[in-house]
Amino acid sequence: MAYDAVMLVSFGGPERPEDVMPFLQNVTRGRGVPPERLAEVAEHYLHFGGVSPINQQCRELLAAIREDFAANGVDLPVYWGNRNWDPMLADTVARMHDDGVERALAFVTSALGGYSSCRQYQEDIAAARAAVGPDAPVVEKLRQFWDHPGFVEPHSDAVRAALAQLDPARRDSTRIVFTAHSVPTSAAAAAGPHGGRYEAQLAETARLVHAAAAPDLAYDLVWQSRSGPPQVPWLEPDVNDHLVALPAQGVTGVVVSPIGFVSDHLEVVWDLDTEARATAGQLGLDFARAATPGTDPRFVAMVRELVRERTDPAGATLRRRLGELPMWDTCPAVCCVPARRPS
Ligand SMILES: CC1=C(CCC(=O)O)c2cc3nc(cc4[nH]c(cc5[nH]c(cc1n2)c(C)c5CCC(=O)O)c(CCC(=O)O)c4C)C(CCC(=O)O)=C3C
Ligand SMILES: [Fe+2]
Repeated sequence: MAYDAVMLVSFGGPERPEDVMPFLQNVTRGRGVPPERLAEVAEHYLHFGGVSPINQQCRELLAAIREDFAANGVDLPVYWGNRNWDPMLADTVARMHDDGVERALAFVTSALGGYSSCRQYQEDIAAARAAVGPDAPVVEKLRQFWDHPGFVEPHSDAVRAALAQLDPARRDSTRIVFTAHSVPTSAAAAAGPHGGRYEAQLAETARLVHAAAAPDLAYDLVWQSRSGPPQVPWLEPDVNDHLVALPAQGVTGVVVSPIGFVSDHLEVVWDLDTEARATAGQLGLDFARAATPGTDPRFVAMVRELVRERTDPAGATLRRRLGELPMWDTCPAVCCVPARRPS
């Protein structure tokens, strides 16, 4: 199949205080998130001057992808569009149409399956195409990459580097705590063609990163950044509740590794570097937060590899992956949508 462009697709975030509320309204429209939660999250953004780090991280990733493509003979323009804030997907798809793009591949800044990580991106791409009209470019999402070495290796190195910040004399009582964004249990159950895929993929990433970084230590996979109304069940335990339980198990320190994310965006710098670090401090636990891939050259090269899988005639044989879970290029027409949307 011939493609004439690549599109970086991300979540988006505000970059000035007056954009915080309109951004949060975009994110939560029709999602039943209580106003108290929105006000609380607005404070997190305002704590950083109303600037989410995520757009700058996307600009840096975009520049790195373009450089990598140029250095490796991939002659495709790279566009950037967000689900929730400027540059919005619909504007980007309109620009691609004006530039004569007919068929593009989308790299989404989430490694995983599930509604919020995969399906919602596809729905928003479809809505952007519908807004542009019948001759909008076709946009196909690249595959999920939870077990790709270009994702796993930067996370593993980061866990090793974080461990090296802690006292080596207390290594044996250090716990590796992997985190990912919590989602409603209904969304987790519906993730992937046969369900449960969000948690299963994260369990696989955790296993692979742990085996490469610190196989001698114990590890856990827990959740962060819970949203939604309190009566709707979400994946638990929350990372802070989990930390509280660790001293009784003889744990003296933690390396927290956000394997559910690709960059150090607000939910990493607030929920982990601010909140979880404070929780650990109160408990007397040593704390180090492992970095995310960001613009690690291996992660950037992975984007090119995923594109080549789709553009090279021998594409399917080029797939690099470390895990064993089933994997596919194109999601079934409908998966990941909970039977009843959380409200
Ligand atoms: C699985 C998942 C990922 C990982 C996949 C991916 O990366 O896409 C993710 C990423 C992110 N989530 C982000 C921000 C927010 N998420 C919210 C709310 C929600 N997230 C959810 C899930 C996820 N979210 C869900 C089920 C909700 C409830 C509302 C709904 O059902 O949709 C809200 C509303 C306020 C609140 O937190 O309650 C905000 C502001 C940012 C940007 C941070 C920045 O600005 O740097 C990023 C990267
Ligand atoms: Fe979120």
